[in-house]
Amino acid sequence: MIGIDLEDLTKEYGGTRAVDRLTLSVEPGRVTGFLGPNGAGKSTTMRLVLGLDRPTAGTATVGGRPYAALREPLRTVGALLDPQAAHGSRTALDHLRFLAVSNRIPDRRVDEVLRDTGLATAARRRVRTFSLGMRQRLGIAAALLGDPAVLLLDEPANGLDPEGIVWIRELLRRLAREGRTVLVSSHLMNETATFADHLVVLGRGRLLTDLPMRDFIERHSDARVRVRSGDPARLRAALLTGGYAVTGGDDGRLVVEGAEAAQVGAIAAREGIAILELADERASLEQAYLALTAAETEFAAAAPKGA
Ligand SMILES: Nc1ncnc2c1ncn2[C@@H]1O[C@H](COP(=O)(O)OP(=O)(O)OP(=O)(O)O)[C@@H](O)[C@H]1O
Repeated sequence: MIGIDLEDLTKEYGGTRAVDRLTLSVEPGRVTGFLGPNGAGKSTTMRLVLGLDRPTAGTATVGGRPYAALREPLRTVGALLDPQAAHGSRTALDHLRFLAVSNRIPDRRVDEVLRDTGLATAARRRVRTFSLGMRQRLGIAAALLGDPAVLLLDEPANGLDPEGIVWIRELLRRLAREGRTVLVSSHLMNETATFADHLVVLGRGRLLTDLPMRDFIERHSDARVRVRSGDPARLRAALLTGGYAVTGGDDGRLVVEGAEAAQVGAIAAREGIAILELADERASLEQAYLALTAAETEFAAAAPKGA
């Protein structure tokens, strides 16, 4: 099993610190979502892992070695950085065959990845005729070509249609189940929550969060229930007795903090109180993520005057 390790990784461009003393392990067997606002340093980190840029300080290693020291890099690490990377005048098939031959990858892998990415019927079309979503699929096909243990995918869902988004979600989950290390950058917290087991958030090159997705969701989306009943005063009393914090009530509607709808429903049933409305409510994950990164956003729109 091969993971990615960053130690004090730092990259400066002129006076800008794109990546700032980043220490992090990306583990095999799970999908790690890599989030952060524009300019947070996600792409730079991926480029440093791939040896496309030199760190100013610190190290980035794959399975304990720098990328440049890997014997057969494409068989160890697959990457999607730029969906426009394929030459427009080539067909998808030629593009992948060229990559396979130059990396001593068996030709049968070309057919396999074309099939896996849903491009088999478009294989003989020139890449310049491809939509952005098809180019993404081709970039993913190229990343998968060497059957690598490690995958770095920079916004792979960009440009995909809803069916494509479901497909990529399932692909990422499968790759992790197979024991691979999967690092996927995105701007969207809600989307990332649908496929990532683990979450890393950067802000201005620094590590803001590194924890299991489940923990982030639990920490940031407090459960609460909205309930309307035939006897709000009695329901409120029963909920308070049950140890719940209850707010609202003037119009008969109550908000119960830290509860699930089933728990509130059970208390009402026990008391014989008629329930007119009952719904789980969760603070939006996207809001929690935006709050986390608000202070770290390089390109935030200025607040309008008087706001
Ligand atoms: N080649 C470069 N020369 C100068 N500055 C650079 C270069 N590459 C990146 N930067 C700067 O480094 C910072 C991090 O950029 P990076 O592209 O890594 O962020 P990102 O998180 O991938 O952003 P996005 O979400 O917009 O893709 C930014 O301030 C960017 O302007």
